[in-house]
Amino acid sequence: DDALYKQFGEKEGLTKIVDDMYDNVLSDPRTAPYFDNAPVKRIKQKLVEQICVLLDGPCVYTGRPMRRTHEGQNIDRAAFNALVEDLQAAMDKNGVPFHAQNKLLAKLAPMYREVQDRE
Ligand code: HEM
Repeated sequence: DDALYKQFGEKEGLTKIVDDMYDNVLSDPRTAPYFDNAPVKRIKQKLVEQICVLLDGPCVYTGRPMRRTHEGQNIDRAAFNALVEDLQAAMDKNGVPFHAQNKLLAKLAPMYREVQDRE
């Protein structure tokens, strides 16, 4: 069911959370350099779709595969953890219940395997 999606405020709430997350990511010295020249508007749209799917919301992900999108970017554990912290701050700011936050984080954690790339 879509109870979790509802706890994120559905499409409107999720869009606000992703906007706030990217404000954090772009002002965080640990993550900002990765996004020089990146198409932030597109990334935000695709990320809303993807998180919506993870929350069992009524969405379809239309972006590129995670591994291909992130390969060659030197994303390591520190960068990944920093981005997750920036997401947590955005969820806090928007009043997402702690229990609901943890459910999303548990689904994102295994995605490290697909975005990490030290080559
Ligand atoms: C679970 C964690 C992550 C998820 C779910 C995620 C998701 C996404 C999505 C959906 C896109 C857009 C794909 C498309 O254009 O079709 C994207 C692009 C991108 N992501 Fe991530 N990402 C994650 C972690 C990270 C991390 C840790 C970094 C760096 C600190 C990062 C940097 C980027 C950059 C720079 C792009 C733009 C690539 C390009 O278009 O050239 N991502 N990500």
